[in-house]
Amino acid sequence: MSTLLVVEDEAITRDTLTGVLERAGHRVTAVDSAEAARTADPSTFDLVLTDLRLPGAAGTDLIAIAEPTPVIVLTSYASVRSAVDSMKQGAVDYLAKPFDHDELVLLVDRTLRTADLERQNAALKSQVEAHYPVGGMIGESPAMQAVFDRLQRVAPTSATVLVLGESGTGKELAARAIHDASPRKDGPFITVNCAAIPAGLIESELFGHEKGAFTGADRQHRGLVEAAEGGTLFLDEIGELPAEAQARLLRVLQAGEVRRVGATGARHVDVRLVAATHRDLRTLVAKGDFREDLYYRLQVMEIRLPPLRERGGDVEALAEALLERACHRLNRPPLALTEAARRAVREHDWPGNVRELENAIERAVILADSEAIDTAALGLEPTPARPEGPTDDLSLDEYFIHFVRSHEGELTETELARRLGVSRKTLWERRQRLGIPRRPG
Ligand SMILES: Nc1ncnc2c1ncn2[C@@H]1O[C@H](COP(=O)(O)OP(=O)(O)OP(=O)(O)O)[C@@H](O)[C@H]1O
Repeated sequence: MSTLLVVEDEAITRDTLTGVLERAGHRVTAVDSAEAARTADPSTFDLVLTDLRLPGAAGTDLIAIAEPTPVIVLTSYASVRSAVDSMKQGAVDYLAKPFDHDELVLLVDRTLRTADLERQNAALKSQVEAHYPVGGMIGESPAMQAVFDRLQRVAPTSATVLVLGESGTGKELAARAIHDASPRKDGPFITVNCAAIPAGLIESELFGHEKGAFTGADRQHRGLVEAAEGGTLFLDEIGELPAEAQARLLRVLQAGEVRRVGATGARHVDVRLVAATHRDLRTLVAKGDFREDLYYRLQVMEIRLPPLRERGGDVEALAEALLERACHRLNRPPLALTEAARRAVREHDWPGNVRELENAIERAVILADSEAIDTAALGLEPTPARPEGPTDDLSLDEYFIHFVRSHEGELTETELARRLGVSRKTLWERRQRLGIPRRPG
């Protein structure tokens, strides 16, 4: 039963409203003035119905006092103007007098239902936010809490951010979280994977070109930097950026200017840069493959995402959340992990980090034929031995090449990607970058 406050100075209308609404199953408190309504505290009711013209006050004055309770305004003048004015001031709806009784009951029911849905949505949203504190990222471990703290501090500024971490640790998710929590959140978020664009095309893709800048450039083209105007540009795998593109990017960061390929002048741009890499940029600088001045511009604010194996209990919480998400996405009834599967999740090394976990869970959901997911369904292979010694980018690349070469004969690309804990797209990109393209057939 809903509680309604009726505010109406004409006794006949007040009694009619009370009678109709009580017969429809509501509990009604009826008063004859704005002052009496204030005393009754409109915000404690489920809905307020008020006459627009009350002695000495306008019914719309009650809207702010009633917040968050919705207010329907009754007007004797079926003029569009007074109805529109009431709605502008925050009334959820209006009803012209004389009103049809059925219409009144329907309008009240509909408004109550909408208000109820809004309350439920707000409650769900706050639950989701409690579960995913920073832009959908899960992590209670001290290492991840430190990451969230940094993300939250840096997001509202316009600082360039360098996100570091192994493949699949959530670098792109972190970049999105920065954008979403920044004043640029309504602007574009443009993602560019520098490893995926052939070296010969990347300059014009990123910075655009003028007509006739090179053979085949028959019209001018706006680059992705300009497309990110007013928003955030996320450059993934920035370590792969060729030297000429590095020089152009430096200019964007230093002067807020972009020079299209083949152009003589520069254009002003307002873009925030978030860059990411799994490589050690300092090593690249030392080898002369990455500009030192660009490196110093980028590393002002570094955020390092820890590998999953260093996040303690997060792995189980992530497994559960990813399981819930996968069931929802794949339209499966809720599934749970057996105790043994939980242990396996805790004990696995997760060289492909969150993405490997996500793949394992998704595969298990697809294959599941009961309500529980056991260890076998997760298909966890013993983690291939990690290369000895410092795991700089070179040894990781060598390891990657070795693993692909020794397993590509017997595994499909999907299976290979899963074992490496990367997406099929990443496998393809790395194959191109490392010069080990997939063999025909
Ligand atoms: N803390 C987290 N909470 C929830 N989901 C996560 C978290 N971290 C990563 N993920 C999920 O894991 C997957 C991989 O994340 P993401 O693509 O951001 O990683 P990455 O470090 O950019 O990977 P790569 O270097 O291979 O491009 C995504 O589906 C992402 O939503």
